[in-house]
Amino acid sequence: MNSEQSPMPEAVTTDDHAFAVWAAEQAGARLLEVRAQGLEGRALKDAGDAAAQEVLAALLAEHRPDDRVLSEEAVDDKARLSASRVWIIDPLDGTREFSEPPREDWAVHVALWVDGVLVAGAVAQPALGETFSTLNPVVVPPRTSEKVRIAVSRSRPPAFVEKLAAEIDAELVPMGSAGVKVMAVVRDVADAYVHAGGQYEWDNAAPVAVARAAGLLCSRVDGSELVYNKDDVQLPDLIVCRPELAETIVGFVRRHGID
Ligand SMILES: Nc1ncnc2c1ncn2[C@@H]1O[C@H](COP(=O)(O)O)[C@@H](OP(=O)(O)O)[C@H]1O
Ligand SMILES: [Mg+2]
Repeated sequence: MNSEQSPMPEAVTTDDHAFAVWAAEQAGARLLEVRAQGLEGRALKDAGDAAAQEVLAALLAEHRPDDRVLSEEAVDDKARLSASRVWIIDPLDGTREFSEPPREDWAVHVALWVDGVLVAGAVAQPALGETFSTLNPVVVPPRTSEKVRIAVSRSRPPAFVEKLAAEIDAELVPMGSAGVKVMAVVRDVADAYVHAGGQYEWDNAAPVAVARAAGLLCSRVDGSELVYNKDDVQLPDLIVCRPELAETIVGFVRRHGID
């Protein structure tokens, strides 16, 4: 991390939205450096995961020492279960795509959960030089596609989403990283992101915070609430979509299930 290149904004000390953005961007800058080192495959994945975790852990320890942290890359400290403020972070989401330069579909996730609510979040897409956040909530552009576009996992697309797409004549848009797929809906690259079959709180906490601030609908695929900072951190399915599509998607799941 080069603090000269990226001086800390003053707001970072007092504003959780500003901290989330800055921390995600610092980890993103480190990830771009790691990606330039000439590593490949598993070595590049491991170096990326470790480097981004190191940056975020250090910044959280320095600037939010009283808060708890739930990270994909750290031992789960269950003290978070009785804490009021918990940062839910995924230092590198889309690790697979990170290890396949020049792919751009990988992200850094930083979210803050306070007493049951996701109150702040940032999703940095370092390869794009973009960070989406609750600091400056995005105004979702008007829909540019007549056909519904559903973002799905590039490597693990759920089978039921293909049936859903066939029923509503939608197009599937495969890409890596949960954060990137949620931001695709925020940016009008897709109209919905539908996932099932496995995921963890860190994969979607920050993306959901950002999407909600942008006015998008976020829920489990059966329409129930997404609940964070649980003992079991699996959160295997979700929908993020333009509000007008929610009933169609949830209705399909209620009629057909997700098998
Ligand atoms: N079936 C599954 N089980 C567990 N994790 C899954 C999963 N499908 C997706 N994920 C996780 O969700 C993130 C986005 O996946 P995808 O790109 O396939 O949509 C990835 O996070 P990480 O890259 O942080 O591991 C991936 O590990
Ligand atoms: Mg992840």
